[in-house]
Amino acid sequence: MTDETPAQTTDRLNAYAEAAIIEDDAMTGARLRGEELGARAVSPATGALLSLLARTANAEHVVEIGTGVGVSSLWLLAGMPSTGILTTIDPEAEHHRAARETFADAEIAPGRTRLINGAPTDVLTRLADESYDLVFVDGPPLSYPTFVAESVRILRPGGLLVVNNASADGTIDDRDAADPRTLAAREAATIVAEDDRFLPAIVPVGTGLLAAAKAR
Ligand SMILES: C[S@@+](CC[C@H](N)C(=O)[O-])C[C@H]1O[C@@H](n2cnc3c(N)ncnc32)[C@H](O)[C@@H]1O
Repeated sequence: MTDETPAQTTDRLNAYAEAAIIEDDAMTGARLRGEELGARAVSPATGALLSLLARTANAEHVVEIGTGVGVSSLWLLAGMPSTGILTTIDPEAEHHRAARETFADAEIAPGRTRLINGAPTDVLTRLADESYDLVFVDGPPLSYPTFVAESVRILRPGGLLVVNNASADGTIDDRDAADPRTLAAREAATIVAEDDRFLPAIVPVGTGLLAAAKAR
């Protein structure tokens, strides 16, 4: 171990952070459904961090963009107060059917989730300004600039923006990468970085989590 390079140490500790999280049967079952449907779920360590952030922010009103089959939803709900409501948006009806199964397996009370099946770009414009405590973005990176701009609008002062896969699968810092997904991920990060109301940080968990707190 003493011969490790810093990069090897980082990889080893990242693997430890993921392996240290034990998921319950409902999460494990949801992960399998996600793999079958091609909806990649957040990594276990990312999920645990989502719970921590939701609890720290005492997030009662949460929006999730990209439900998938509901793995990240379960992690968010675990950190929210029992009175909290998760509004989760996905354009794929099949994913929402699977997410309902996930929530039933986890015995989530029906009133705690509001599933909106539709294009997030349309749905988000109907959500009220400055009304949500936490917004979690986990859809296709190409749409991140729109999702982040809308999230900034609907977050209440003091609210928290969290963007999964902020590295666009690891290409964001590659100077030669200029494909549309990478450019979109950079644009989304710039929207947050250039907004004086936000205090951002990039957390190296999973494929990178961008977290930013809005000023009170
Ligand atoms: C990576 S998966 C979400 C995984 C989920 N957050 C989890 O951890 O369990 C991305 C989701 O975004 C949805 N999606 C696809 N196209 C979209 C679009 N244009 N806008 C928003 N979401 C989209 C997909 O249907 C898919 O369920």
